[in-house]
Amino acid sequence: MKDMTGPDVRPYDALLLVSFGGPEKPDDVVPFLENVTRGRGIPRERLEEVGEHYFLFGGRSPINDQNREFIEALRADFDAAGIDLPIYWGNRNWDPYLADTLTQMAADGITRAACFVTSAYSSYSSCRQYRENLFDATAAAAERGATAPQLDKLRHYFNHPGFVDANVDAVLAALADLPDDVRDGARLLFVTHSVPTAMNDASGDPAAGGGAYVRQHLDVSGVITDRVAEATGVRHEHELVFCSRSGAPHIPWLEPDVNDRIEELVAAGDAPAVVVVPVGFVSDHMEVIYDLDTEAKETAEKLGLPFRRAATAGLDPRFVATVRDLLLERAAAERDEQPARAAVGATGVMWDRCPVGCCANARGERPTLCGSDPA
Ligand SMILES: CC1=C(CCC(=O)O)c2cc3nc(cc4[nH]c(cc5[nH]c(cc1n2)c(C)c5CCC(=O)O)c(CCC(=O)O)c4C)C(CCC(=O)O)=C3C
Ligand SMILES: [Fe+2]
Repeated sequence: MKDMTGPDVRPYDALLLVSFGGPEKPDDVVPFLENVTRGRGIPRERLEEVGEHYFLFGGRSPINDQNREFIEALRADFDAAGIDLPIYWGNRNWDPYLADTLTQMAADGITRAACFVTSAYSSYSSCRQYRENLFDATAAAAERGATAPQLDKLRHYFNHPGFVDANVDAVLAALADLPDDVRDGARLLFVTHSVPTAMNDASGDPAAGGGAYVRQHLDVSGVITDRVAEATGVRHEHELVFCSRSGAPHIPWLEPDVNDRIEELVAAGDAPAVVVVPVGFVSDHMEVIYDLDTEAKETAEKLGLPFRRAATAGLDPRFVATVRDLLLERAAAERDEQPARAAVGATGVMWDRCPVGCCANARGERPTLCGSDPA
């Protein structure tokens, strides 16, 4: 018998970390890119270019190691809180694949798991596609004779105080690292992954008019800027910019690109320095270490513009604890209790189950889990 009773996690008997996956060696890069872009209409040249980004880093994405470290940190956080739930991990695009993980969970006797997805915002790529993946992986497990656990996706957390606090401190640290004479004038460039404008238009609840992807980023960027102002006494100019544009050139994607914006700011004499804040990413993914730390940094350096990149939430203990908070909140809600739900900014607390038609798939409807769509 344990002498410590932890918090009530019923009805869950596991946590599942759901992520993107990435290559771990040069031979993985091409098959990984094929997995990512299957049926997505990405031009060959773009794939070769992105392949080069991975090869530049030895053919190894940072994302899997970051997930391993995140799970370790989460384990320690759960243990300290007296939560003995097992933690599993499955990816959309690389080993460990979700279907294999669900098969293993079934073999371990897991019946109901809460899913934490490593994308914080609403859009097809960052929300609904994962829900399709969970459906597909459940079906694949069934084909192997395994009954996958019932899965609940924890709510979007871009506006959870744990994620926001980590980002506020990261911006403060980046500002502090700038030379004194340019610090107060530094412009905050909040950066996220570009998506097709049509994907943004379809993001979030269609009954609310879509456009949630950009709106959520603008909300959280404003909150972070306000919090930085409270701490420093300076309200920095801030805006949302994008990285990692893909797709065919004639299809519109969200703009401006971070590099183009840096060039414009320098040409207009509008900023003595920039702090690039990768608020769209939860850890230092390839987009962060290549598109920002390599490419955007080079753009700024070439123009003589002082540049700092704020840290991602990563292993910040407040971000790690966010997972525990969301898990306990959802567990209580599933027990028909009314848990306290933390959120900052104008958007408010996000839903537990995605509304009908949320973050629609432009290529046609496919079955999903964790939403209110009719089966
Ligand atoms: C909104 C969004 C997030 C969420 C933000 C988040 O989760 O943090 C995200 C995450 C990620 N995207 C990643 C990698 C890639 N994404 C690609 C392609 C695409 N991403 C898109 C959007 C997003 N992507 C889109 C609309 C495409 C076009 C194809 C399509 O419509 O599906 C391609 C193919 C090449 C290319 O087209 O550029 C790659 C290699 C990695 C792994 C990084 C690593 O290895 O560290 C991660 C976490
Ligand atoms: Fe992506």
